[in-house]
Amino acid sequence: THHALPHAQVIGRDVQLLSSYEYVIVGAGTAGLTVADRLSEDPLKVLVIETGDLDHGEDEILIPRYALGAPRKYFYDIPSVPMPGLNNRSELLSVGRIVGGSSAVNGMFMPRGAKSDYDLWRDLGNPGWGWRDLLPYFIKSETFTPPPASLASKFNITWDMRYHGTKGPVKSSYPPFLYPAVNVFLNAIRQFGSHVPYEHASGDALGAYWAPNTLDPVTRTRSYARTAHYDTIKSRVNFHLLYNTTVTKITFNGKTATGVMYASGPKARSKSVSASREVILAAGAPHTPQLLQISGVGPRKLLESFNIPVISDLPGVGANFHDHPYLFTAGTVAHDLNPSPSNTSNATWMAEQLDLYRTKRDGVYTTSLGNTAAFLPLNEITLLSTSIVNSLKSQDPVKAPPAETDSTVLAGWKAQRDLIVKYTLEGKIAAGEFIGGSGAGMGLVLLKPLSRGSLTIKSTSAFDDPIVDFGTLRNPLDLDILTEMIKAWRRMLLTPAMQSMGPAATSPADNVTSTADIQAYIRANLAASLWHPTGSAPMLKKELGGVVDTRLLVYGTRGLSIVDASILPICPSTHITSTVYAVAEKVLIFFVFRS
Ligand SMILES: Cc1cc2nc3c(=O)[nH]c(=O)nc-3n(C[C@H](O)[C@H](O)[C@H](O)COP(=O)(O)OP(=O)(O)OC[C@H]3O[C@@H](n4cnc5c(N)ncnc54)[C@H](O)[C@@H]3O)c2cc1C
Repeated sequence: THHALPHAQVIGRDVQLLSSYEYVIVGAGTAGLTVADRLSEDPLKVLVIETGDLDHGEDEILIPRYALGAPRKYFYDIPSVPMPGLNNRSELLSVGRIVGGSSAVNGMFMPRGAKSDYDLWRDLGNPGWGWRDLLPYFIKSETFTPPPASLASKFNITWDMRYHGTKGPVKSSYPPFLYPAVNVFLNAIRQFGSHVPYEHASGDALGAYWAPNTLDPVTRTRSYARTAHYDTIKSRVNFHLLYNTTVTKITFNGKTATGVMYASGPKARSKSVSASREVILAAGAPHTPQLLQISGVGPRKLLESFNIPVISDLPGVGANFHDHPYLFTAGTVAHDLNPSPSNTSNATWMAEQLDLYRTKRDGVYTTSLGNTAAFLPLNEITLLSTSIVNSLKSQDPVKAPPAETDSTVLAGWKAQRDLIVKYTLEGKIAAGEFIGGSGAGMGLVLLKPLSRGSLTIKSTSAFDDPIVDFGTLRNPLDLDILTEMIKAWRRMLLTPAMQSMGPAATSPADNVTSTADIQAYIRANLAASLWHPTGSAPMLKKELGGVVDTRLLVYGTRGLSIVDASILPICPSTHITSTVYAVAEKVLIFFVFRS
């Protein structure tokens, strides 16, 4: 029997569940908890089901220095298929599997994309999804705390409060510590010919800057979906969270989603709970398409091969999947600054720093990974920009997605490509990111990859991993752009600012010079994922391979929507947490209208 709870709660046992809720949300991740929080502000009954556990306040979750070091039980780690573009290497797709989702385990870097990243979505046929439309929700999502004057002047940090929130749930701030090499890097980028924007969060996000972290400015611990959108609301009587429980299927009556099936493990009996208004998928870019496919929403041929009754034939489910590939270059410096990353191998210094963190919330432990990066358009990276764009324009579009891709998905790719060409020629989107500020080595990120991969089920069980194909370097132009990025990195090392440190490249070393050798180096060393899986259930017109419309409703169904990174049709040229929060804040208005 089902009882209403005396007051709302984390539900450890499903016997306490109601039999029906207005909204059932799949996944207590970055977007899922944001939507749950906003929907349950009204006295609507909201249930969130999350396959992962609640964290126990581990240092690896909360202390910035340990970012990315959370116990593996809090991750999905899914090996991809071997990829020809990477010498048949298999790469891991890692995402959070925990209350808070990827926001609980990520690198805490919190930049926004450029105006053009979002205008591109709008121009793809998504009115209401340009930069101007999203800006209020970036603002709504955060409480931004500017750095103290001493830090701001030391690192030339500038900001404009018109573009920041002061009342939002997610805390964004600057750690009090960064290596002095950050200034060297920012100067090098200026000398390289790129600008340093006054406020990147205004949409002027091309160039180099130190962006804020998802960081509580007082406790100097991680601010994530759990602290922002769960701990603060768990006493609401109308909000329930069932964790350590996996949604196994969406249930339908005809084309109308009626609820979900869930189970505590692969061998446990599945149970059902119903949603009177809507089932909201927020399982993240790898798992939202998996659940759709298992439930009969996806490419007909695939579904029929598993004898899954087709609810809605949508070729775009699992197609258009992409991520940001990246490569770390390495080098040495003759004149190191103090402190520098080399200090971290000094046990005495690190012990002092940990003490400093524990007692004063200061020092190297307040900082996660690199927080300073240059986001550069192609024409600032290479003189070959126009010729690369011309090759893209004239290229057979079949080069980007996997073989046998549906014609609607191909049409969608062509529409994306035409806009990438247009915005690249206008110098408005960043093609490559250079994460710097610690010495000669930099992280090189391909921000607008032209290759596409896929996510498909290998069984009808939600407990089996989907088949992951990143499709990395399927399009040879991606390799050309990365090659130019390596050359650009070498030129950055030649700027007077960088020269003052006496840098020497070690990986790739300076004797790797021919295009063939550089490309062999890239194929052997490129990582397929900067943990930004995107686009696997895109917001696009149906004839462009879309899965959701501009109100995030799934085509060919009723009462089913998606709110997570899978709907982003093209990954913004940045790290995407702030965007996922903004999208989740924005959709609330649609729920209000359709209820
Ligand atoms: C290691 C790592 C580092 C990153 N670093 C940064 C960074 O520094 N800066 C940045 O901006 N971005 C970063 N990102 C990216 C960013 O964190 C994600 O893009 C974003 O959090 C995704 O949000 P989401 O809501 O789409 O999915 P998630 O937050 O991943 O949430 C999905 C949730 O659904 C749950 N789920 C999945 N399947 C089921 C099911 N069947 N039943 C129930 N629950 C299910 C998952 O367990 C998960 O909790 C990083 C990501 C990772 C993984």
